[in-house]
Amino acid sequence: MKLGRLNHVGVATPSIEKSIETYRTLLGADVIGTPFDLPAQGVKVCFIDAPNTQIELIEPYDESSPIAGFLRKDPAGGQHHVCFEVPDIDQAVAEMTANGATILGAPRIGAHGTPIVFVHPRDFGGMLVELMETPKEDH
Ligand SMILES: CC[C@@H](C(=O)O)C(=O)SCCNC(=O)CCNC(=O)[C@H](O)C(C)(C)COP(=O)(O)OP(=O)(O)OC[C@H]1O[C@@H](n2cnc3c(N)ncnc32)[C@H](O)[C@@H]1OP(=O)(O)O
Ligand SMILES: [Co+2]
Repeated sequence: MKLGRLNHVGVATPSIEKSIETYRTLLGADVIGTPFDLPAQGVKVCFIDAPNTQIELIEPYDESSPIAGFLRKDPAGGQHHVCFEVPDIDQAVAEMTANGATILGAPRIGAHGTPIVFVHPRDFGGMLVELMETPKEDH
């Protein structure tokens, strides 16, 4: 497996609108598009642009969302995951599983339209890692 770019840092928030305002006011950040729902992932999403990566603001879509569980422990939200690109998600899952990692579920389509999968935080010293297949146009 070959580790790719840091695609985004996921940040859990109880209010995407308030977080956008914070990133705009304090950092002069640009928002990419407008917030959108991804019910299959249990989240509402919006991306903040940075020169070398993106911040993925994620708000619970409903109470069964993994972000709802995260906010129950930390109501103000905070850094939730980091997302690295990989060239081939199935190969990454096979190799990481063979090397003892715990992959959380099967690959599904993420916010960038390519397959994603999550690796349990215990495999990375308490950091939840998302792997995302690099979009074909970026290869
Ligand atoms: C926008 C779509 C998509 C994209 O395209 O980018 C996304 O990013 S969606 C993002 C939201 N989706 C997910 O997070 C899916 C993967 N997450 C999970 O499967 C679960 O949240 C989890 C990581 C397995 C935890 O769920 P669960 O076991 O039910 O929660 P607990 O509260 O019991 O936690 C167990 C254990 O793990 C620690 N934990 C939980 N969340 C995180 C986290 N984000 N970062 C680091 N550690 C985390 C938690 O503290 C517990 O630790 P211990 O107490 O030490 O056991
Ligand atoms: Co993500």
